[in-house]
Amino acid sequence: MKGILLVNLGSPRSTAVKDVREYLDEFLMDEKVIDYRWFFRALLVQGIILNTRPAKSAEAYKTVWTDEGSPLIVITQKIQKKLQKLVDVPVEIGMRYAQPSIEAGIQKLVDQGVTEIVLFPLYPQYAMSTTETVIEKAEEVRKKKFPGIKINYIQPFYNREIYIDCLAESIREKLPENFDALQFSYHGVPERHIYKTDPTNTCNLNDCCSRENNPSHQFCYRHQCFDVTNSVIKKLGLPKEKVMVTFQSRLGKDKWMEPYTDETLETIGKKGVKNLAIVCPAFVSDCLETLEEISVEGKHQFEHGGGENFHYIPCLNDEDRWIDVVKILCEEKLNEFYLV
Ligand SMILES: C=CC1=C(C)c2cc3[nH]c(cc4nc(cc5[nH]c(cc1n2)c(C)c5CCC(=O)O)C(CCC(=O)O)=C4C)c(C)c3C=C
Ligand SMILES: [Fe+2]
Ligand SMILES: [Fe+2]
Repeated sequence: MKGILLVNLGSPRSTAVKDVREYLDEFLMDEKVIDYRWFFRALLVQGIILNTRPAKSAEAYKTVWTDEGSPLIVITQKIQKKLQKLVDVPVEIGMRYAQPSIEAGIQKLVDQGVTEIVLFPLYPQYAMSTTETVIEKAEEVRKKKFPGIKINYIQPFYNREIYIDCLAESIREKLPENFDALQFSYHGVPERHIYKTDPTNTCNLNDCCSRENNPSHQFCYRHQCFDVTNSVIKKLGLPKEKVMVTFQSRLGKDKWMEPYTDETLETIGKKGVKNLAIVCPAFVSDCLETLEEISVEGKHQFEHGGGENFHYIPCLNDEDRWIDVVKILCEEKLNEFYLV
């Protein structure tokens, strides 16, 4: 029997500082996220970051937390429920960090008799700190706990036409009538991650990422963010001059991909962008990084820098047109089980 596991990043159990610390410890001690050798990672994460960040992050989580829990988990559950109505195989969810874990999700499927799983990492673009760590974790769990089951992984879908159509339509519906610029703010990654995961050594984080063809594109997060942006603005018929791409949520002292979202928001008002629309297509579901960092903090930064009207465009969340895309991508992979 077949089944589907939808995997998202995960959130703390609650907004209590100790739960946020436990979550950040698991998240940031992942060597695909902070990719230093264990000793230096532990020094940075457990010796420095975990002293102050949990309290600060807990306050931020409190501002977005709902009666049902973390927005990211609640929305992933909504996607699960809607998808379950459309497909005739069991659908469960699992989070890369904290609960419900990937292991718990697989166990639920196995308890229903599933032996072949389609696992869907809910990230449009490939990154070492997202898609790759999900697959690595799921494989570790499968080998240790469920050696008899097969897992088929859905690959990053940033360039799939059904996804681009869906995202473009969703943005089109939510765009305000008047806007001076549309900003695409993607979650950042340290530049080092891009070099590290480029097996072709052909990306130098320059024009190569915008070229139509470069061997590194399959593993280049930067290219994939540009590609989504270009495809969407083409569908929307927007001129490039009205569009910006920036990268948000950096952590630590490393050089992350530029330009930075916060610095851009602080300065564009003075450059004449008074009415701004902003969208975050690295996330399929709204979460702390969109609801707090962009909608609240980002709005302050924009207004502080002379901007006037800030319009946040929500993620795809549980929109029906997005659930249809999830269904199609899952069914393609479910069908591959018949081919082997
Ligand atoms: C969408 C893709 C994501 C990438 C790429 C990514 C890389 C990445 N993130 C951190 C550090 C943090 N991220 C945090 C929150 C967070 N990150 C993503 C997604 C990506 N991260 C999401 C969906 C969320 C929100 C989780 C939620 O519960 O809503 C946080 C925790 C919050 C905070 O303290 O600010 C950290 C820390 C690194 C270091 C990294 C790549 C190296
Ligand atoms: Fe690149
Ligand atoms: Fe993150």
